[in-house]
Amino acid sequence: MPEYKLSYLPLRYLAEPARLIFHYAQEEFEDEQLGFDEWESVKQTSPFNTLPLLTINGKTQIGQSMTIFRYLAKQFGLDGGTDLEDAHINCIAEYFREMMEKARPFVRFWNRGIVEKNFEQNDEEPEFPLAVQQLKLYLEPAVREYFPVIIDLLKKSKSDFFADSGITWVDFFISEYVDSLKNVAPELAEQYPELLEHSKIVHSIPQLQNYLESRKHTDW
Ligand SMILES: N[C@@H](CCC(=O)N[C@@H](CS)C(=O)NCC(=O)O)C(=O)O
Repeated sequence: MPEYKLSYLPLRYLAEPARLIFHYAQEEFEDEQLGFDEWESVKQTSPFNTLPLLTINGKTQIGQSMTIFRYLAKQFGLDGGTDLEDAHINCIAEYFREMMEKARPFVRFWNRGIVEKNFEQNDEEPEFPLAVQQLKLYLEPAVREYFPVIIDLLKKSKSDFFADSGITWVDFFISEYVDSLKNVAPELAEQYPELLEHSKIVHSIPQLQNYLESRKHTDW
């Protein structure tokens, strides 16, 4: 059995789909969540100076989140039933990631208090007018442009998930983001009931329950 270590921050954002894949597949892994000082030093050793980072058997490193998800999905049978289905879910994932990048200045803004406080939970609400401004500038237009297309794709699937054959890593990827949207912009999230329902279905998978009940709440 390979030894896996997933290094990230005490957030869900770019690491949570990998954590969910591990828990779904019931595979052991080290869930390394780094504080600010450790993060700075680990960054220097990671191939792209970024996190998340997956280390396999203490030496091989995969340093891009989407590649980590795809790699793990392949190992644990969450990459679709056929090569064509794999291509289909990858298109959906790339499209969704495009949206995430457009919305990212808002995510950075939302998490900045946590980063300044060395990753301790930020109990203060972000200053309201600024938060609304960032939401209107980045998150909301991205969601409004991309979510309808994502919903159409979900509706065309023959299963409750994005692939006709059933659950794949892309369901973890998208449902986690939708869950975060519910935390930071509930009124916006409510306008996309199909994705809320999808997220609910993914988060009710039995293999995930122990983890979901015990994980610490973070907005992202
Ligand atoms: N394309 C990369 C982006 C990773 C990324 O930007 N990670 C952030 C943390 S969420 C980071 O490490 N930023 C470097 C920094 O802040 O110095 C991926 O998907 O893994």
